[in-house]
Amino acid sequence: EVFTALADLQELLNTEAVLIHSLENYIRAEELKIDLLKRYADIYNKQHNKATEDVESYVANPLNAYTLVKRMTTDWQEVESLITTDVSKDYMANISYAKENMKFPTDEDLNGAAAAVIRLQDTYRLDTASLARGELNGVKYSSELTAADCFELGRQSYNNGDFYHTLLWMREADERLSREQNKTVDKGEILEYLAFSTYKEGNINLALDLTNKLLEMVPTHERAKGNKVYYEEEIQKGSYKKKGDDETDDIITNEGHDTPNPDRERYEALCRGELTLPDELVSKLKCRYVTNNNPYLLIAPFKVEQAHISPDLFIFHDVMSDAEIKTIKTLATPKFRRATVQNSVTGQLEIAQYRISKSAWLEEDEHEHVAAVNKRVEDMTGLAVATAEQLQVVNYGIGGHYEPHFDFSRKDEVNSFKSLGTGNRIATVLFYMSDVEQGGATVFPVIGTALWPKKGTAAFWYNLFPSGDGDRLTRHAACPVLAGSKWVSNKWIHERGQEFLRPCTLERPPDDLTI
Ligand SMILES: O=C(O)CCC(=O)C(=O)O
Ligand SMILES: [Fe+2]
Repeated sequence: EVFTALADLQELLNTEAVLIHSLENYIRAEELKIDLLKRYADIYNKQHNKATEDVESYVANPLNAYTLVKRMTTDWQEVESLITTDVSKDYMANISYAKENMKFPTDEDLNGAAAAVIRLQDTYRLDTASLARGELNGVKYSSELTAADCFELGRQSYNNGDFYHTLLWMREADERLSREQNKTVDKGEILEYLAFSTYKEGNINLALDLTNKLLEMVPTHERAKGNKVYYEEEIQKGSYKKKGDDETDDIITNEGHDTPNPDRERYEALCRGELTLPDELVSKLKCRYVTNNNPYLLIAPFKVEQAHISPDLFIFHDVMSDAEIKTIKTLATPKFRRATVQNSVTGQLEIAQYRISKSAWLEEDEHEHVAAVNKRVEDMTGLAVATAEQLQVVNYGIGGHYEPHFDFSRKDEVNSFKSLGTGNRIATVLFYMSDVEQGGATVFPVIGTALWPKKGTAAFWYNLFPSGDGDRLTRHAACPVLAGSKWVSNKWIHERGQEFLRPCTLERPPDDLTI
């Protein structure tokens, strides 16, 4: 699929260029054909009119007799053959070529892209009308959505059993349709979705009103007729309680589509930048130059900012150059695969809606820039990278995200690190390889911290206590990207090899901090 990474979506534009070009060629070919036929018709008309002025003397002329017969035999065959010439063949050949050899989106992509818009709408609390106007958080980006675009978002939500968003988008489609000069969708279809979703959301009276409206427009609508009878019977039975007249607004503002979940709310508030650390904690955070007793670093020490204390989160500035970023992106792009997650029960890697991005692993000896970055991780952290995983490069597409998770493997999990023989993921270094226009923060919901991507910086934290127990406060997530492209690289450092660099202790942290 292509919707999971922006790098792939860029390629779609190349495919679209081929489609547009082929379509234009096809139109030109059809136009040429019609022009030619018009010319024939013109000539026939002229000759024919001349003949009918004086039929007898016309056919009396042997040359006229000859041309009349010729017109209706060989000439006419040419007309027929022109009419039956299929100029769509070249066009179809181009399209098949594009479909086979170029990136082409599927229905699954459409579903994923629509789900991403809905996710962004929820996480960033975007209002439907503004979104349809092409505004993201007050910033106007793309051109507007048509009634048909909104209708499709509603239809996709409906297919996912999400009637709350079906209503939001069908209402928007209806609103837009009323203002459209060239109607892009059928009002009856909108009404049908609106009526049924309204019923599903529990407002049977309004569902009946909408169905009646639909029947006024299309009195023969079989499904609507059936539903009307059903709704009327249900209302008769009184199994649905009547609501007031302004129930329309009731449904829209009723956010009961999700049961309240405080963790989720904290995560989303952090993504929106609404939760920040208290001032007394921020005042304790320091910035410093770090040399880690490394003579090379005396000349160019790392600029390190502390983003949280206990667990300690550090931000290293300017630790990946533009040239390195370019190399790493170029090496990773052809290797991209949909990012997987490990099923904690089976241990299998699988794709999941909660992690949407594309990722690739880069080996140290693929390029000197990869080796340099690995070495830098060692200098930054003072830990050994010989037992670390390869560099993982990640690109997030529309609404791409990674929901709250731990980077380390928990005690109760079937874990794939066992086979590596290098122990658990003791620490994470997360390089930001792009700025992100809007959204895309890395957030730590338990400690209430958000890190905002800045090209060339890296975040570093320990996932494990010195005892080897996992630190539950390191739970973190990648918020959905609202606008822009997000690129990161992960370097996961393992326990083996750090025995003298970060000696383990027998002292255990309190139970409520571990997992
Ligand atoms: O992209 C981010 O901000 C975080 C990514 C992450 O947590 C991961 O890949 O494990
Ligand atoms: Fe992570």
